[in-house]
Amino acid sequence: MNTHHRTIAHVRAYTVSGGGADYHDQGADHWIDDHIATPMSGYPGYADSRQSFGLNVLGTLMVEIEADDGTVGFAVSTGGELGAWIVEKHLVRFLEGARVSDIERIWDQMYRSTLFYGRRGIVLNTISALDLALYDLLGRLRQEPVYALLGGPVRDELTMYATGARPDVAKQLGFLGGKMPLHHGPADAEEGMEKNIALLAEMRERVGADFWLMYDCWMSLDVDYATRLAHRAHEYGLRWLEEALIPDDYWGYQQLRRNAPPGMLITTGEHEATRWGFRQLLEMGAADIIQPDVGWCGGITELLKISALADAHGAMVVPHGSSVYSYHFVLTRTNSPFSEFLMMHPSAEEIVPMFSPMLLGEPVPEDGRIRVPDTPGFGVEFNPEIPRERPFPH
Ligand SMILES: C[C@H](O)[C@H](O)CC(=O)C(=O)O
Ligand SMILES: [Mg+2]
Repeated sequence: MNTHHRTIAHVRAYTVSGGGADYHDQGADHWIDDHIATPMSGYPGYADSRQSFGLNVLGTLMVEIEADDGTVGFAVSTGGELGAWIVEKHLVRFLEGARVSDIERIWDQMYRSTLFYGRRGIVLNTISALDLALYDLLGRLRQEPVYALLGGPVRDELTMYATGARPDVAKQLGFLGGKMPLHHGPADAEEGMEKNIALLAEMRERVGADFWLMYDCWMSLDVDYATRLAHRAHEYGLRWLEEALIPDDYWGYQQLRRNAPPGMLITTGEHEATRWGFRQLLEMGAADIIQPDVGWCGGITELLKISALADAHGAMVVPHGSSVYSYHFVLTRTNSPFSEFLMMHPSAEEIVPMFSPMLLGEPVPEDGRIRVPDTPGFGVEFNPEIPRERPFPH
């Protein structure tokens, strides 16, 4: 039978805990939870660890979509039990019985039917996971990698920058640049500002003049602090200042971009969703690079629209993390010239696949570059040794 006529027989949603798509659910000594500046840093008791205010409460959502010939596509995102509930109690009705290739209609029905409680956050994470699983399934049915379904590659390999505590190690590993978490925000006053600058100065000293250095502020600053940080950091060649403000403050981002020193890029968007959220950022001229997470912004179906909008506004799209789900997309877009690799090694000194140990077959950078294999779908398998639960079977 032509794959065009294959229908969806079953949808199943599972929870998986410990790392994986909820990459903040890591042990105590991991760099990713080491006194990082956040929007909660001003509250005593919540400044030292993001887990202290519940960043890891959701856990991983894994969805499987099975076609009527038994072929199974799957994907993971952040969403855990709440996401599984949304899939099995609500969204499954738009998938089971539908044609696998009716991806646009399925997306639109999932989005419109959840508007009364959705629009972004966990509902969009869940829609994203289902959309990614559909692309994975379609690729497996057609025996093509997802990048081929998206129009084919515009480059042979991906050039990667690394996010982690050790940009100096990232340089030795061949990455294009290193993005560090910011450790101090307004709550740590001028002393914190000096520490932020001192760390940047130390890393500049270690990596030399040409290597890109960036700061990820994870929504922790205000316009005044971010502007002062940008100007102080300019002296040390900071390439971009990321997610300085809370995602709802479009006006603040617009102001910050105007305030930024020449040549320093303002980036944001990992906590933004849908074409409408990104339209707001783009029309307001609020960012040089937008950073949608394909597992959170609405999946590949929505990222295609977000990317086209960004292209028309002259903005680059450098998706946030998400491993293979981003790689297949980035490979096909001229306005996504490089990609992020999140260093999941506890001290960011070695390369560990981003969704390890949950996914098998994840490509990793070699000398700072990734060749995306042409295995069907997203080219990864769920590790059968990782326990998972199906909390709401329908
Ligand atoms: C390092 C950041 O605080 C965050 O954990 C990851 C992120 O925002 C990014 O990779 O970008
Ligand atoms: Mg970030």
